[in-house]
Amino acid sequence: MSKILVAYFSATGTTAKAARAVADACRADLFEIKPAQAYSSADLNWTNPQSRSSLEMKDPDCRPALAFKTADLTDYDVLIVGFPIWWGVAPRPVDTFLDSIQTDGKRVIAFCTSGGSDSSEAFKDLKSRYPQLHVESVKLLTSSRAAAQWVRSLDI
Ligand SMILES: Cc1cc2nc3c(=O)[nH]c(=O)nc-3n(C[C@H](O)[C@H](O)[C@H](O)COP(=O)(O)O)c2cc1C
Repeated sequence: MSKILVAYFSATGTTAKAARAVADACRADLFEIKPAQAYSSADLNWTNPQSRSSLEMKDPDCRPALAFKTADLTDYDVLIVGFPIWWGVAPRPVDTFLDSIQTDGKRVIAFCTSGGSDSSEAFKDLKSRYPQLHVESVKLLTSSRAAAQWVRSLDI
């Protein structure tokens, strides 16, 4: 059986819930991609062009510090990465995490939650900026039931 790690970032809890459903469905370990400085609701205000999230997303090189340096993937065969869609793509703390890992020989699959956007832009963006990860897909998850169904559809 594959050993699976579900690594997720969640600012307001939706992706965390999806990550737990995914991890339960495939008996995976969970790792939170936790920013060193948590996002306040002012930070998350996408209607303010000067909010922390707006400034970070405007800067493709921005890599917010994480509370934990990285995840040790040595023992895992599959990495599932989960994140909320921010401005169509993965939030910058996910980039910090992806920059820090070695995934040679491992399958990398992703999922996201969103306020309505689909996952196609996030998938394209991850594939072009992180070609070495060979991300197989980014699945938009809308419920815990959908999460469990999705996991069953993966050959892991
Ligand atoms: C800064 C910011 C930008 C967002 N941009 C988008 C977006 O482009 N498209 C979308 O559908 N939802 C967008 N959302 C909504 C989140 O993707 C959605 O609420 C998500 O489920 C939140 O997950 P979380 O609770 O795990 O943080 C955005 C939310 C924030 C805070």
